[in-house]
Amino acid sequence: MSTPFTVAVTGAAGQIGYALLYRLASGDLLGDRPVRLRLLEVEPALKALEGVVMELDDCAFPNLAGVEIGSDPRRMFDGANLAMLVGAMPRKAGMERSDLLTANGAIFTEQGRALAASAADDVRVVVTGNPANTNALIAYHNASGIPRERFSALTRLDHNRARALLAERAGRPVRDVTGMTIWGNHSTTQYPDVFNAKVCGVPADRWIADDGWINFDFIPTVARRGAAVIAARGSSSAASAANATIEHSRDWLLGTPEGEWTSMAVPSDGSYGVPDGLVSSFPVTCSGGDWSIVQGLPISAFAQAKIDASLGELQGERDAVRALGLI
Ligand SMILES: NC(=O)c1ccc[n+]([C@@H]2O[C@H](COP(=O)([O-])OP(=O)(O)OC[C@H]3O[C@@H](n4cnc5c(N)ncnc54)[C@H](O)[C@@H]3O)[C@@H](O)[C@H]2O)c1
Ligand SMILES: O=C(O)C[C@H](O)C(=O)O
Repeated sequence: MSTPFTVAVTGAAGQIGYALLYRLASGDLLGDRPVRLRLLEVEPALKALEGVVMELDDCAFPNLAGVEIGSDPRRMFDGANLAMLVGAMPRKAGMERSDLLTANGAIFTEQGRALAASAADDVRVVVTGNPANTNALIAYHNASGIPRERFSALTRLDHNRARALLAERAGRPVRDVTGMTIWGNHSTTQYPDVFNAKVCGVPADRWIADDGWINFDFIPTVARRGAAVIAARGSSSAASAANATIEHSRDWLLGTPEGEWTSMAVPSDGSYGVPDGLVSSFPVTCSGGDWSIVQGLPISAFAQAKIDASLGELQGERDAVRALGLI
């Protein structure tokens, strides 16, 4: 039997946690490889988390190698091979994700330090809690000793939303939509890129043949989908966010499918002129547990203007957390 893989999940008693843990335990991340869960919550939520663990027990998952819960990040990150940083306040109707910077930023300084102190040498970190890109920036700045390439933020949900919407418009199954990219921030300024995507191998803009729909319908619908879910459900997306967190992690650990890329927000190495270190979404392929940015995609003046707006927002968030002393 292979060694258990240790996954730390923060905010485990929250909405996303409830949609995530059972899938981690049932093998959606690593198939038959045993998984050990370490679940971090704030003290007042530990009672509810005990109930979640009772339900995990009651599923009798054959590959669940153990569950621990606690409110001390150093203990919960001890030996973690993967940390899913979900725990943070979600936004309510009328808020932008960046409104959460002050409320949530402090969580990620503490957790970055704790990861550096106790996680496994091969730890990989995905930040789902909003504002995800800048929280990842804070975490890596505070995790001295862990290479910054091990930190990422979730834009897979936006990527999946964009694929699904394009597939619907094209009248084809989602599997026929390839080469989607989300550029920039997980926010309303993100740029979902149809012009480098394909439908059934044909450039998607040619297949759709309706630039008005792409510019005035597709792009804003993807960028504002989070708010639409909040307006409809009364709380932010949970099942789709959990699904995206798993898919992001699985591709990172096991590799992206041959010939395809995904979207991940990662610390920029300067590719496409994105300022070094900014956690921005790019097209990436993964192999052997490492990501690399797909190079050489054509970016039109229209696309560049959209990407620049999102980078401007990310730089503003970075300056704000710098002023708060978080990085
Ligand atoms: N990146 C994305 O695509 C995406 C998608 C959906 C939601 N989100 C974000 O994910 C976060 C969680 O959403 P949710 O719906 O599960 O929220 P939730 O309020 O249901 O759960 C959050 C949980 O985090 C816990 N928490 C707070 N501070 C903590 C800390 N310091 N350590 C550990 N746990 C802590 C809370 O006690 C709570 O149980 C929010 O910030 C939300 O905006 C991101
Ligand atoms: O929009 C939100 O605040 C939640 C999440 O980031 C989402 O995209 O659904």
